Amino acid sequence: MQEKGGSTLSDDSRTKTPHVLTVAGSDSGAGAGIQADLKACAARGVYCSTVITALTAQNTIGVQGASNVPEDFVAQQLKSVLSDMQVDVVKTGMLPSVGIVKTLCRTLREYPVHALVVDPVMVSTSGDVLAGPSILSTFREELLPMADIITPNLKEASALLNGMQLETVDDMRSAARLLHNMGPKNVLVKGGDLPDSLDAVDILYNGHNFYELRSPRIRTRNTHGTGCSLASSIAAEVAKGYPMLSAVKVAKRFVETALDYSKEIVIGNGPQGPFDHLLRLKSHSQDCHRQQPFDPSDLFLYAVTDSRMNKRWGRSIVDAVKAAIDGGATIIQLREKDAETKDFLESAKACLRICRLHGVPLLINDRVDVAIACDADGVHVGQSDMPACVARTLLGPEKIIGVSCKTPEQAEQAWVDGADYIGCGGVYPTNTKENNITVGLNGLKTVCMASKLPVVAIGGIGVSNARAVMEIRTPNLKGVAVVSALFDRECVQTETRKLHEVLLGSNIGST
Ligand SMILES: Cc1ncc(COP(=O)(O)OP(=O)(O)O)c(N)n1
Ligand SMILES: Cc1nc(C(=O)O)sc1CCOP(=O)(O)O
Ligand SMILES: [Mg+2]
Repeated sequence: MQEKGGSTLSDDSRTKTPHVLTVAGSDSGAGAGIQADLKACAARGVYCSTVITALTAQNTIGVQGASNVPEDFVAQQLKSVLSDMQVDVVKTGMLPSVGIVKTLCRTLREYPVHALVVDPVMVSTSGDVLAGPSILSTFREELLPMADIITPNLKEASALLNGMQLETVDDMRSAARLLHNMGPKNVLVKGGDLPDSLDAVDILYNGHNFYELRSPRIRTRNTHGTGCSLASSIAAEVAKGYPMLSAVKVAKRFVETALDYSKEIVIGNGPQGPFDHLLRLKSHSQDCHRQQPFDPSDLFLYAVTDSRMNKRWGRSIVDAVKAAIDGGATIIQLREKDAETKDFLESAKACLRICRLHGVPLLINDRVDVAIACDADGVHVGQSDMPACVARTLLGPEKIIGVSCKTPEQAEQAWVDGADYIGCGGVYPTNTKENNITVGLNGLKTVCMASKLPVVAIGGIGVSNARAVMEIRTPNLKGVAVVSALFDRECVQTETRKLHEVLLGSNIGST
């Protein structure tokens, strides 16, 4: 029992966090080793502690230096973590000396864990030796028999098998069987280096069955740390409780997705760059595609598209958006209630390209899934749509979220939920949205005064009344959102321009 803040907590009231301990070397370039393990585990949603066996001075060109951590200090790190932190799975990487391998095996006998994943790291992707041949016999005799899975690549499998030639998938099967005889419960022989193969083929053997795991080969220079990341991801899935075959499949799929996603990122000048475990670097590295932070003045002239109106006037969504931007729209919302999801996604991607070129944010009405799929700048949700707090969790901290509010209470909730702005209406009656309650200028003013968030007014607004709306003069009111007055017209660009002039004339807000 533990005392905390005056109340008593029993141990079983705490939820167990899946925990992987990685015992590996540090890579100063952070593509492989301990750093890759930490990122892979974070991406797979498990906690990762670290015991460092060696420091390497390393980059995308190669390994410039290495310094082993003294055995007794490796032992001390192992004891610190294993005696306290409820580790589920130990994953090993670079084990640079016989003494360190023996220290690890001894400590694991003292502090048993649920599973041991051994990545028998011997040679880095750049070809530098990370663990010499003197270690092989200790691997075979002490470490492999304790392992739940070992994950050698072709070179490592060959080294463990006294230089056996491995050139075909059949050779990989034979190697897996021979390695299994050394004691690990499962063997994953990775065929990434197999010549003449369009697919990447790995062989998993559990002593009973062979599984041939094939996937299209991803052409990229950014493969540094793939082995470490795969082994850590397997460890992560096992720590969550998955059986080994599922763990390997999920881990492979994760690494392949990350490799594919990271094909174009450029880090370092060497032949082998790191990849991006968290699938975030790509969009952020491309300046022309970088999302600007939300600026409330973007709400000034808010154009909301309508699929029925576009159809009526024979316009594509893309043409409608282009015309609105040319006329001076400062933010766009795609409100395509009738569109098929597939078409909506395609149009959203095309609109996004245009919006990004002009620095105009693009939001998606209702469909958080579509916003995520096309990497839009955000969403607009109403009171009966996905709650803003859930949308925030799905979209992350940077995306823009707007919420429709008719009352101060709803405005307060939008703020609590992490929204960026609120849309308040209907200011005037509208035919665009059925059964919409009109709050009038007074309702709008009440919400604006109460809101902690910037407000855009919506509902029945056009050239003839936009000035009256802006003249309620509350600091929070940043602009007007308009559907039919722009899109149920022959020339979207002209109507947008006229509205822009009226808004500028009202002398409130600015573009
Ligand atoms: C800027 C802005 N404000 C309000 C709305 C209305 O959203 P919602 O209440 O979810 O209704 P639908 O637009 O989904 O019919 C909006 N779309 N934009
Ligand atoms: C989409 C929408 N939401 C409203 C709200 O009150 O929250 S009114 C509305 C329709 C706005 O269209 P128009 O500019 O054609 O009146
Ligand atoms: Mg909605």
